Amino acid sequence: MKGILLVNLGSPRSTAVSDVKEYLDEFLMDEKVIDYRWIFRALLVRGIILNTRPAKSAEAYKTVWTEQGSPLIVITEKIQKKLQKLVDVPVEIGMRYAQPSIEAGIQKLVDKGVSEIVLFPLYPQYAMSTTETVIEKAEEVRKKSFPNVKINYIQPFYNREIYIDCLAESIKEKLPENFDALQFSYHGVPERHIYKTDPTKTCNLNDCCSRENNPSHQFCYRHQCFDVTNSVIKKLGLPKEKVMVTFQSRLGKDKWMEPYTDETLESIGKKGIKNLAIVCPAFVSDCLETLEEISVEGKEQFLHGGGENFHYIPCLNDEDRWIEVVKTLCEEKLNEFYLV
Ligand SMILES: C=CC1=C(C)c2cc3[nH]c(cc4nc(cc5[nH]c(cc1n2)c(C)c5CCC(=O)O)C(CCC(=O)O)=C4C)c(C)c3C=C
Ligand SMILES: [Fe+2]
Ligand SMILES: [Fe+2]
Repeated sequence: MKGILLVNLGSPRSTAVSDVKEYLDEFLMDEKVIDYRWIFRALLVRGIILNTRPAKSAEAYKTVWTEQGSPLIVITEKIQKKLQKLVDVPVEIGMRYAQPSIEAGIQKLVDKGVSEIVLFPLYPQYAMSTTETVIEKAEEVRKKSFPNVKINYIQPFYNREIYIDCLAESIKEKLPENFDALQFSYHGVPERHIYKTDPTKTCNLNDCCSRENNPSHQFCYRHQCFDVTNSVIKKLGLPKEKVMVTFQSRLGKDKWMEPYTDETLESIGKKGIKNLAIVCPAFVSDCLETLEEISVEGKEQFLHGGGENFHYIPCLNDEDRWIEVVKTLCEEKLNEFYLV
């Protein structure tokens, strides 16, 4: 029997500082996220970051937390429930970090008699710190606890027309009547990650990301962010001059992909952009990084820098048209089991 596992990043169990600390420890000690040798990673994470960040992050989580828990998990559960109504195989969720874990999700499917799983990492673009670590973790769990289970992984879907149509339609509906610019703010990654996962070693984080058919694109997060932006604005008929791409949520002293969202928000008001619409297409579900970092902090930065109207465009969340896309992508992979 077949089943579907939807995988998202995960959130702390609660907003207690100790729970946030436990979550950040698991997250940041992942060598696909902070890719230093173990000893240096431990010195940085356990010796420095975990001394101060958990208290700060816990305060931020408190501002977005709902009665049902973390927005990211609540929304992923909503996606699961809606998808379950549309497909005739069991659907479960698993988080890369904290609970409910990928292992618990697979166990639930196995308990229902599933032996062939389509695992869907809910990230449109490939990154070592997202898609790759999900697949690595799921394979580790499968080998250790479920050696007889087969898993088929859904690949990043940034360039799938059904996804682009869905995202463009969603943005179109939510765009305000008057806006001077539409900003696409993607979660950033350290530049080093892009070089590291480029099998062709040709991407120099420059024009190569916009070149057609460059073989490095398959593993280039930067290219994939630009590609989503270009495809969406083409569908919306927006001129390039009205669009910006920036990268948010940087951590630590490494050089992350530029331009940075916060610096851009602080400066564009003075350059004449008074009415801003902003969207975050690296996330399919709203979460701390959109609801707090962009909608609250980002708005303050924009207004502080001379902006006047800030309009945040929510993620796809559990919109019906997005659930249809999830269904189509899952069904394609479910059908592949018949081919092997
Ligand atoms: C959407 C893709 C994501 C990429 C790429 C990514 C890379 C990445 N993130 C960190 C550090 C942090 N991210 C945090 C939160 C967070 N990150 C993503 C997604 C991506 N991260 C999401 C969906 C969330 C929100 C989780 C939630 O519970 O809502 C955090 C924790 C919050 C905080 O303390 O600010 C950290 C830390 C790194 C280092 C990284 C790539 C190297
Ligand atoms: Fe992150
Ligand atoms: Fe690139």
